[in-house]
Amino acid sequence: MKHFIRFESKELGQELIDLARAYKATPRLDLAKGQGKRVGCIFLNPSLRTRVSTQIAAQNLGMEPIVLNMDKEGWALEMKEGAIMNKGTVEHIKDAAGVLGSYFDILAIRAFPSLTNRDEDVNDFIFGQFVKYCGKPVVSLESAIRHPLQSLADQITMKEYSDGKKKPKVVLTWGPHIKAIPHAVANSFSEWTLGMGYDLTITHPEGYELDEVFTKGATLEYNQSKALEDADFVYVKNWSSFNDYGKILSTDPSWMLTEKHLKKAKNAKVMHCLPVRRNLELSDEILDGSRSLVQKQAENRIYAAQAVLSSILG
Ligand SMILES: NCCC[C@H](NC(=O)CCC(=O)O)C(=O)O
Ligand SMILES: NC(=O)OP(=O)(O)O
Repeated sequence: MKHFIRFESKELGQELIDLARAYKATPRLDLAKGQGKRVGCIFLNPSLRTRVSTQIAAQNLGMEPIVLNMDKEGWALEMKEGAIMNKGTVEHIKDAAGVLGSYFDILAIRAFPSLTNRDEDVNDFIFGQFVKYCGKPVVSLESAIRHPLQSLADQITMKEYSDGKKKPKVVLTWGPHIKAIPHAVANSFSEWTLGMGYDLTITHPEGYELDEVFTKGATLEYNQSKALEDADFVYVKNWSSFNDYGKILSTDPSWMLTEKHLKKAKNAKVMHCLPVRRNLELSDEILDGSRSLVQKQAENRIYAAQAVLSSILG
């Protein structure tokens, strides 16, 4: 595996899930593998889980992780080709990414979308500039349109809680939020869940249709209570409108998942990538109850990252 940016195939997905589960059973199984290797974790946006779990994953492989909070500690980056840099930006991505590439064996990067320029976001422009100019294997720590490490951790979690059921029903439901939120987690969850062969139903208010690139093959059901019937896994996530790009079209509180919503899904487990805004996106009663898998998902972020770094090391 060269880069880890998107879902590639069911075979590779399964390999990564199996390897992650082996590392979960024996975290230091491959402690010698990364000796003498460095991974640079470059953040253009905030993070708790991704920042810490990726460092632990690297250390479990004997690698040295170095974190750079580029948004706070680095020079302001210019992304555009041919820019005359006479305003706020100090360093061009070409120069910064080239330097970082020379310092590290693997680069891991987080770059959220602007949610104002749909073309740039859809083409993952900022993330792509890093890949183009760093010359090293790149791991996505969440780009404008995908969050594959989260999705891999989610797949591991669903596998652990599938109870040997051949085809669990998986539902991705939109939840309310006060801010315009990226599509990356929802896109990737859909891409990976469909790619790994699950049945996926997506439910959201009208106007919140995701980019079809990620959802082809899913069932779209605008009626949330219908969508939730007999669900085995319910993934809760807010995202802003894709068609009316970056807009908040609804904050309807009736979409926030409570026990009442799951009356016809008595075995449903509930997932969220975190951070979660309690009692806005998802209720305390669900998050603190026995259905919640959110802490398990977060724990599995370590082993997802470890499997990915290990596969890139070869
Ligand atoms: N990395 C996981 C989620 C990151 C991001 N959440 C946020 O921006 C939350 C911000 C807030 O709640 O103010 C998202 O949903 O894509
Ligand atoms: N789920 C997730 O990526 O969390 P952080 O944004 O805290 O890294």
